[in-house]
Amino acid sequence: MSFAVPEGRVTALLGESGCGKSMLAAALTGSLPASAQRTGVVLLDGEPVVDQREWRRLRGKTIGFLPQEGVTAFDPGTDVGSQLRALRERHGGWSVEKACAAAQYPAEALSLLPEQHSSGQIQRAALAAAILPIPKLLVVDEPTASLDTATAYAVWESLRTCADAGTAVLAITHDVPKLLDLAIVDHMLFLRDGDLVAAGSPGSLRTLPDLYVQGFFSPLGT
Ligand SMILES: Nc1ncnc2c1ncn2[C@@H]1O[C@H](COP(=O)(O)OP(=O)(O)OP(=O)(O)O)[C@@H](O)[C@H]1O
Repeated sequence: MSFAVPEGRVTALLGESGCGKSMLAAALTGSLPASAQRTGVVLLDGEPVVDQREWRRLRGKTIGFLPQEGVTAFDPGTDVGSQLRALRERHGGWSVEKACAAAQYPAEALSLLPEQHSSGQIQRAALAAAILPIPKLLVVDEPTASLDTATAYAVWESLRTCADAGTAVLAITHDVPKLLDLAIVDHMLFLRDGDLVAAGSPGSLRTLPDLYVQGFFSPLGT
């Protein structure tokens, strides 16, 4: 497949469970499993990313990544607050307080170890870590999966704010109704069995006569 994630835009990546969304996120952030066979190339600002050393340099400051399991973004032995402060010292960007507020992460949890968080809390902590350095590319894997409705809406608004400030946002999600409610998304990519089967604006895809794509717009068959 071939596609672009433009700066200043929110691109949503959708597809049925197991179709390869998280693998694609891993490919775009240089974090594929060691056993993966790789073909193709990722271009960042038109330049190919060549090796693991470069991926390590890019991750954090240039490429922010919210993994599907937020807890994997943290060192298990150190409280989240210390880890966010270390990120701020290393990369600059937003203050810890601003990143936490944007991610809807409660400041009173900062002193807790990663494992002492609920799944929704650690997901928001990992989002704070991903957006704090103000990356050029932000890849978020199901950022609202464990969140209540109001918090999920606020997180989508924050991702839109990141894009409006210039970040290229790629959001893996099943949360189509909220995206459409808020008009958050500029572009949508639909994946099926590892292939890109449809791409376009929400308006153009909403009326596409394709049962697979329509299933995401009307999950209850309405
Ligand atoms: N570490 C791994 N080694 C080998 N295969 C893997 C590994 N992780 C995932 N896969 C396989 O890659 C395929 C795509 O998985 P992926 O996690 O990208 O799906 P997904 O679209 O993100 O699904 P979901 O919506 O359920 O999170 C699946 O068939 C899965 O079994």
